[in-house]
Amino acid sequence: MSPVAELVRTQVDLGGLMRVLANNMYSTPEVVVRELVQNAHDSCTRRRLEDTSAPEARILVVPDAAAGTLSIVDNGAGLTREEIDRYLATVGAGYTGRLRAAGADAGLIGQFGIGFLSAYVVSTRVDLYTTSFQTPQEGWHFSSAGGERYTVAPHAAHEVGTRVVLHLSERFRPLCDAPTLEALLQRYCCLLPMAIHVSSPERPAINRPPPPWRETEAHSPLRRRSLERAFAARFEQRFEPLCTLPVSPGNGGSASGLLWLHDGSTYGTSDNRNLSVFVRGMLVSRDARELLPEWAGFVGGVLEADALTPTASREDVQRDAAFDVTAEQVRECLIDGLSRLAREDDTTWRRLLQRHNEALLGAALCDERLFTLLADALKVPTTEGDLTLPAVHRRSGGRLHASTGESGGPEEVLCRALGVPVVDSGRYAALPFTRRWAERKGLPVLQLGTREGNAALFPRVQLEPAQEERLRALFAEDGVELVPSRFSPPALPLVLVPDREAELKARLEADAADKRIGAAVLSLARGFTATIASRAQARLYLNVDAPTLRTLLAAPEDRARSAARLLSGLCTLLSHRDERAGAPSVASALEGISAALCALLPPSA
Ligand SMILES: Nc1ncnc2c1ncn2[C@@H]1O[C@H](COP(=O)(O)OP(=O)(O)OP(=O)(O)O)[C@@H](O)[C@H]1O
Repeated sequence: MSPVAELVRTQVDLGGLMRVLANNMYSTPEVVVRELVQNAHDSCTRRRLEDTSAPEARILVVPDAAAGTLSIVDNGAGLTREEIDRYLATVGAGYTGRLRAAGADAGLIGQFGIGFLSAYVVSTRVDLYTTSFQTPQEGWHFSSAGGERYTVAPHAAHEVGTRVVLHLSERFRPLCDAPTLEALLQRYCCLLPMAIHVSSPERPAINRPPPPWRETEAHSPLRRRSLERAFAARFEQRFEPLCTLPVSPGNGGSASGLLWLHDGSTYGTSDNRNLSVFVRGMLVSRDARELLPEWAGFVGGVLEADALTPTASREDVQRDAAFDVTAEQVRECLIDGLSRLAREDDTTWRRLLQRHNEALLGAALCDERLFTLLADALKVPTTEGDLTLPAVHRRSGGRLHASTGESGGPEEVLCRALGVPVVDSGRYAALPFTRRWAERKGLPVLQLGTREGNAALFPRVQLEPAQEERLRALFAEDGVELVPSRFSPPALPLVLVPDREAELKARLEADAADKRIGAAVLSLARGFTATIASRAQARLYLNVDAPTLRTLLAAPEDRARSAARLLSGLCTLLSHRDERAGAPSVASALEGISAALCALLPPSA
């Protein structure tokens, strides 16, 4: 018979647990202000639910620099003697959580029963004076240093509600500096619907006016925009807001809020997304950037999203299904907002394109609607400067040209000579954006430097065999394939274009490459270059439309030979790039040119 397992109750080291919860739960002890204001808020909400004679809710935060205390006073439900033990002094339990579990919502915020512990992080002692609406003739004084033990003593009954007094430890004295405190409350509690006053109820509430999306007053569009801008400026630390775009419930999501576009230039890969998320009026995260699309590096915002679930520390939200729905909603609102901007506010739209052109190239590739919106408006970098694709198309004779990424090849020089813009493929998103645009228009994109690209740029023409033979006799050179062709401008008789793949093969086969590249990579690369069998190092495209070439073909043998040498030499000089393996050397080109000139000029008398 196997021995019976013993069932043992797990022990809790309360002191250790309290220390971990109090000291390691939050990334900054400043959140204590949020936690205690939230308790005051929930207590007022509870009273509104349970006490038919509840007065208007009031929350007052009083810093006392001389005494080194911070008090949070509410006229909420208060606590009975028994509730102090059951809820306030029991870690992990709270009346608020119970109310929410019983179905009461009404904007209650607390749920975990641990927030009060944050008070011990910043205080040497915490005093709480309370009178419950259930026992208005009783008053209780709870007191604890550190939270592990506490005392409760009767106290003179006062107005129903609670006053929490934090005796701040030396390090946290700045919390009782009124401006510091107001700034903290502004940050954490500015969306809380109940008015919060600092120092005196006579002073204006710190959380007024309400956020623009909760404005009930009808404003002119201009006034509304200026209210939204002012609100955005309070949250955006780094950039001026260029314009604002509202987030409204829809597309399955229930969040409300405001997005804004930064008025500072971005590169394609800059990620300056920032999004503050409020749940039930309390700031939960100042950087929930994942709720914004990845391409929105130039967007900031504030979101009020009660469907999101805060983590226990309330410094972030859970990545759950509601999170995905909210992200989708935000994306839709952003795209709708951008479309509206394009339609209704030309000046701002142009400014947006100017500021974030590169980032928008990437954005357009991520969303079809954005692509449609931006296709003709964004600029791509080309050899003729930054141009929109319709402008590139107009100047390119019905097709688009793109570089290989490394600039300066002879094909590119040819395009420059023709004034044809070549899209710089090496720049962020330029090539995929151009391809997508061309695909939509059913246009080809010729990528210079590839075999297909060059075949289209220099179409091969069939010549009489005799003519072809003549050209060969004049221009043939080892490793250079001759291609009779027809291209513009006619003033250009020939172009020497290296074969990039053959170049790669030569480079990999060079001894120097072996030393730089790892063995495994080299053998993989060799596997590929083995397929580039005995390809010519370069192609010499001969322009049969060029008058020079026609004259050359008709010239007497010896003169034609000299002229051809001269032309080949010049052509080599024009196309020469030092790193190119197998290309005729500059020295031999120069030699050829001088020999040809000598032969062409009449001998001196
Ligand atoms: N100002 C207050 N007035 C009345 N009751 C309070 C007050 N502060 C705290 N309590 C009681 O103490 C309980 C525990 O508070 P605590 O802040 O630890 O957690 P919570 O607010 O319930 O949940 P959470 O940890 O999610 O904030 C509350 O649920 C409430 O019953």
